[in-house]
Amino acid sequence: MQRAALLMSSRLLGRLGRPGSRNPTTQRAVLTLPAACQFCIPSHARSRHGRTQPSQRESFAVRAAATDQDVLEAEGGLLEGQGRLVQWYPGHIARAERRLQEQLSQVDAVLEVRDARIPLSTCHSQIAKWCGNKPRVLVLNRLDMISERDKVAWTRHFNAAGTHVCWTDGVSGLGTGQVKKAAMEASAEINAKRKNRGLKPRPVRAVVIGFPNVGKSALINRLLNKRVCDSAPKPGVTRNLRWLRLGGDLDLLDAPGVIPASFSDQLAAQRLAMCNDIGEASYVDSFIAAALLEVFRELPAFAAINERLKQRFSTFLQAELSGEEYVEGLAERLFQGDAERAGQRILKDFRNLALGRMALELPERR
Ligand SMILES: Nc1nc2c(ncn2[C@@H]2O[C@H](COP(=O)(O)OP(=O)(O)OP(=O)(O)O)[C@@H](O)[C@H]2O)c(=O)[nH]1
Repeated sequence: MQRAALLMSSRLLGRLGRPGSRNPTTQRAVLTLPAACQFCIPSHARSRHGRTQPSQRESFAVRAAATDQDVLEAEGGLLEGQGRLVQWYPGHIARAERRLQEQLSQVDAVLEVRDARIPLSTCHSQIAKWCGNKPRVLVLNRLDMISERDKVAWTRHFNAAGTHVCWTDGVSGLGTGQVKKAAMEASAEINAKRKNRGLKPRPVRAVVIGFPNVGKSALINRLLNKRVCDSAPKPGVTRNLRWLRLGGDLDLLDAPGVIPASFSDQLAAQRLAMCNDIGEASYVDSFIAAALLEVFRELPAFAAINERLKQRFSTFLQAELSGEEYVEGLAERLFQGDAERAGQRILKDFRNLALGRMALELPERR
């Protein structure tokens, strides 16, 4: 990833602008966001209540960078671009976050869902703070979208950090039984305490929380074995919080996707865009596609991915060609010079697995 980071700085970021700045072409906001993983914080770095120490919090803190103006605008949730307002921190998310925090006091356990392709970039810096010392279950969804090798690498990584991971496929339902079991186990002491006090057991209450489009609703539908939540291939479908009962022993709180109010890690923000985990109004497809191509170069499976690029677009991503040049070349050949359409095609192929199953983040390559 380091080479990608360098290339990004020298090539793409040159055009995208620095974190917190504007894309010079579109004047859209450049997204940035944190990419550290709270589940990987060594236990000695946590306080008794599961919160991180100030120095750790500092490094995970969500920060808008660059200009004060952007920070101000970001906190207002709106950025101006191309003569109109581009919403990247939509009002419904701000509202939902407030309601979510109100509801959290009633919750026994937290099911934190992340995208298995980008387990670090879909780590929300505030979740640990909101949830305090409530038991948390880490769910890595979209298992079908990564390779077995990626899964093994991440499992080893999380195991080393003492974190048990539930792997799920929200479409086929694979792994959802394990999630239910983990939630029940994590909250078992709730009913043990009630029993000690002579109270009747009650259903365990768990909230399902995570970035937009990571598959929370699909997972809930699978846990309930019926379609109770709207689930669609775009971020921001779930808009309201609601409680759902799972067979009498587990209540689930379905929450809209949450995103930080401001961002600090440019590469992580781009990965969210690559994986469609953030509203498409927030980014420019051609730039994100070019960035994706640079990420491909750093992956162990690059040779196989490059073969697929050749099959799909008749050209290899050669060493001397930047991602941006590849997109531009594709635009010339197939899309009458329209780089946006070329970018959309590459992103679509990646998201539909036409370029293969892969995680964009690997533990040893951050
Ligand atoms: N391939 C694959 N697709 C999935 C998986 N889980 C969910 N999806 C699809 O991804 C899209 C988004 O899933 P949702 O369940 O709506 O995501 P969400 O996290 O609830 O999204 P928000 O409502 O934006 O918070 C849907 O089209 C799902 O069918 C998965 O494990 N694998």
